[in-house]
Amino acid sequence: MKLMTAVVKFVQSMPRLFTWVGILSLTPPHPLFNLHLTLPLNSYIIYSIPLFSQCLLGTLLMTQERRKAIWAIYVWCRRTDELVDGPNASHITPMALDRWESRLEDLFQGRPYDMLDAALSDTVGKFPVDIQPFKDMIEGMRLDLKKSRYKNFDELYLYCYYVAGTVGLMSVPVMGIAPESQATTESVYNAALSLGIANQLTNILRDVGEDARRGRVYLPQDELAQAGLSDEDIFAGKVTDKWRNFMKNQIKRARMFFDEAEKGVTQLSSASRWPVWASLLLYRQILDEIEANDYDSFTKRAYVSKANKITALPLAYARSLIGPSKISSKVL
Ligand SMILES: CC(C)=CCC/C(C)=C/CC/C(C)=C/CC/C(C)=C/[C@@H]1[C@@H](COP(=O)(O)OP(=O)(O)O)[C@]1(C)CC/C=C(\C)CC/C=C(\C)CCC=C(C)C
Ligand SMILES: Nc1ncnc2c1ncn2[C@@H]1O[C@H](COP(=O)(O)OP(=O)(O)OP(=O)(O)O)[C@@H](O)[C@H]1O
Ligand SMILES: [Mn+2]
Repeated sequence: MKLMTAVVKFVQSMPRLFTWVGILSLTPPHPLFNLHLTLPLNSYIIYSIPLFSQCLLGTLLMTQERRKAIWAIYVWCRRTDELVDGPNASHITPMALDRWESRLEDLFQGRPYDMLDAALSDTVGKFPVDIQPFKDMIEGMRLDLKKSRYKNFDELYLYCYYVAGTVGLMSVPVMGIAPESQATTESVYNAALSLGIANQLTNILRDVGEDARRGRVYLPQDELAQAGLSDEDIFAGKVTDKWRNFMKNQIKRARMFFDEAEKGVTQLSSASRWPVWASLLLYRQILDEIEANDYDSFTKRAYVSKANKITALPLAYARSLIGPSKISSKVL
């Protein structure tokens, strides 16, 4: 049995090995590790889909209890996203999402449908997480099924809230606010929301070409028009001066959301700050990479090099040493 466990553990760590080389030996165990032997293969795949690196990193250093909880939330989010983005996406109907939502309600009441739901049931029993952001994420998936254009930034903001801002709101109750923090709870949630929005805006700016090939334009239509651009320009995928100017403004706005998020990280409990800083610094660098690619998000996927990722870690660590007591409470 011990050998079996060791083998499974090794296999589990494989995909992470690919992404995180040296750091990988530090990656957390699976939230369901004890149950894992009985998981069906497809659940394993969901866990190991080229993993959202920040989440891996994101759970380093946290207490075991918190790590499991963040992983459970991550897995639920990933599965929700896979419904509309994954291989079965073309079969997903609003009814399937309704069913997914009723499963969510059941698991919140302690009636999980499968092992992965059980991990989240366990989490909601241990941490004061609210069901609303989870429901809102499903709402975001409904929106994704029926909508492929966004009139203005208000509409895009709402979409970003549904699919990513919600993740921030789900995570704060697990990460915890530092006991010495004088910031209002509201301001910390606000920062968490901003980090989700900033990440999603960055994701959209990075994937313009990929999304266009799926017939989707997430960029605000009115702002495109103001810049003298239209959907046709997006589909044509040419980097012109108009496009560069448009992107400069979009990047500027995404950075403002990252700045807003920064104010909240300091207020988190000390063990949670490092992973969140790392995730923030890494994702924000994608914006720098878009610039370095001369704004070509049509044919290039901006990514942060391994070297930059690794240097971000000590930087994040240094920042995480600053807690609420060292900054004036007037800042917030
Ligand atoms: C430490 C840490 C980062 C914890 C969060 C872990 C967690 C629960 C992640 C779930 C992410 C997830 C799978 C969301 C589903 C929807 C989705 C895919 C959103 C996009 C992520 C990027 O993924 P990817 O590049 O794979 O996108 P494609 O689908 O391939 O296009 C998002 C851009 C959004 C992710 C949002 C966050 C990670 C928000 C993080 C905010 C916090 C942890 C709050 C921190 C607290 C303060 C006070 C700042
Ligand atoms: N080198 C990198 N630099 C910056 N961000 C990265 C890098 N590698 C991964 N990421 C971020 O982590 C996310 C996860 O990347 P990965 O390629 O492992 O899977 P994924 O994007 O979730 O896959 P899929 O697109 O199939 O859902 C990426 O989408 C990206 O946002
Ligand atoms: Mn993805």
